[in-house]
Amino acid sequence: MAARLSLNDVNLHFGGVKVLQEVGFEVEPGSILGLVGPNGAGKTSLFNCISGHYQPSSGSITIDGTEAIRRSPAHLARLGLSRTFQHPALQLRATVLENVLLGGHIRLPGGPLEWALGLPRTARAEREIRAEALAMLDGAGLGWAAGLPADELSHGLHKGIELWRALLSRPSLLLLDEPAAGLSHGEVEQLITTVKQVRDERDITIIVVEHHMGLISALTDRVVVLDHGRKLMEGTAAEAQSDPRVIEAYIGKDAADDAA
Ligand SMILES: Nc1ncnc2c1ncn2[C@@H]1O[C@H](COP(=O)(O)OP(=O)(O)OP(=O)(O)O)[C@@H](O)[C@H]1O
Repeated sequence: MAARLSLNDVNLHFGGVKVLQEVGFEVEPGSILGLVGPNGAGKTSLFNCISGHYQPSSGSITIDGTEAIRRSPAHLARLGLSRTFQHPALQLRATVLENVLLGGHIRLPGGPLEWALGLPRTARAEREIRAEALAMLDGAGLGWAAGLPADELSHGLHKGIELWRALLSRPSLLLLDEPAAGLSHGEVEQLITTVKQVRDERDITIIVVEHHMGLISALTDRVVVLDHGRKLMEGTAAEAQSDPRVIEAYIGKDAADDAA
């Protein structure tokens, strides 16, 4: 079931540096939220707080009412959270299929001892997950690449492999960190189609950090704009793009005044 995410007064400090200040918003189950803002605004840091890679200094982040702060990324994955990274985090010497299969590990029944013993129910689950991964790759037109080492593929395909890996865990909450970075125009169009299809076919809530405003406009129901670690505004992508505070944050006050 798609997750509800709630953030309240999230603060993140590194020494004296206030990276996030009193950030709060809600993400409705089944919606796509865009997290945007200029470089250094705190978008990836906020993702890292939600996914358990950073521990906020204070505040609350709940997934379906369960407090996510001070839980490990592995624990949050079991709560249904999955993410991709700005720079794809792949095992480059492993095959494309092996990389995608890493996402399915969370679905294996039992624990390390059962996995090592290869009990029938573990073997059965592994077969099912493998078949699903291959079907995903085939469906994405990547079946031909399943047995190739990941480092033989392009950057665009690495982004795709990360997405399929994240989806193989069957998440209820998916965080996409700059999925369009470094992609060609055609690849961005394909990505938009894929994410729309994922949202239509799966019961999933998606948050996407992205500088590509075309992608944000095409995909998101709402956006939250961050600037200097604070929430600047929240609304639709069209409202954000015409908001004078957002224009000023992106191009500076003097330029915004000149443009007015
Ligand atoms: N581990 C850390 N230690 C100290 N400062 C950090 C750390 N992580 C992030 N920051 C600082 O937090 C601020 C926000 O960085 P962050 O990467 O979250 O911004 P962003 O909005 O994702 O930027 P971009 O769009 O360029 O990726 C930056 O000033 C960055 O230097």
